[in-house]
Amino acid sequence: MGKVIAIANQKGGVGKTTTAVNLAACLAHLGKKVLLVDIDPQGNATSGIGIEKGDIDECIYNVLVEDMKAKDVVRPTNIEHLYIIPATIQLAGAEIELVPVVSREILLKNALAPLKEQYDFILIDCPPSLGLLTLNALTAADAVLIPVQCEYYALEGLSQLLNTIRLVQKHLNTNLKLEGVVLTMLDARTNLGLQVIQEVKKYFREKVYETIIPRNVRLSEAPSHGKPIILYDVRSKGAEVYLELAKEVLARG
Ligand SMILES: Nc1ncnc2c1ncn2[C@@H]1O[C@H](COP(=O)(O)OP(=O)(O)OP(=O)(O)O)[C@@H](O)[C@H]1O
Ligand SMILES: [Mg+2]
Repeated sequence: MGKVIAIANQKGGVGKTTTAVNLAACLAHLGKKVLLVDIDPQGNATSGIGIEKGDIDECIYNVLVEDMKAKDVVRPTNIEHLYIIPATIQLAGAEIELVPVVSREILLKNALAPLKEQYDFILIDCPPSLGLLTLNALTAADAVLIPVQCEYYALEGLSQLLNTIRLVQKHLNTNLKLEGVVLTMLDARTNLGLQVIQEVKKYFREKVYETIIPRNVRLSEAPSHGKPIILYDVRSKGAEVYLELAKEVLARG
């Protein structure tokens, strides 16, 4: 039975998509069968994995809003063992269109249920909000992985996220666990980054991964080439750290 991990933080630009794409690719590289699910209308995970917008007929929108089977929307990627359910801007309408739908928080869970046993991991890249799409991800997930950017306001907004997680645990998904917290975009030249690491570790303790993702230009270039870092530049620091993170995720089981 595959493990479903939602990669979530309502704060924008903290490294959710970079982590989703590269962790998925690294887990696949390590021999796991992985499905990446893009539920962000921005579609950054979709384009980051090399799928052109014009190439997409059906996406996660058709699954959530039109009841299409998830397996019919799954596509292969340039990485062996890695598959994706893409998202397009059409998904932006879903938050509103689903308002009158009964059980609208469990649509993704139901859609992914038949796929769970076909994959070792299903990673969900969430949008930067705590709206219905993120709720669907948290309800579908076994665990949530939170990227936290190493910057001054790192912890700000996290209590809101943790509160939402608690509400989901209470009402929608009693099994939801905190998978881990990954610190991203560390600039090792500043003391600030190191202070933030201490602060986040004090709060989340052993939940914080040993692997810390530094700022790395190659990581920021890779999406414009439609490639995860291990395809774009396997010798970069970015590739090294995301492989380490994947091994830690595997070790945590
Ligand atoms: N470790 C890193 N080093 C350098 N650039 C990075 C790194 N991680 C992410 N970036 C860049 O920072 C920007 C934001 O990252 P990303 O898109 O992963 O964040 P996000 O949380 O998914 O954003 P959003 O909330 O908009 O979905 C992107 O341009 C990305 O390429
Ligand atoms: Mg994103």
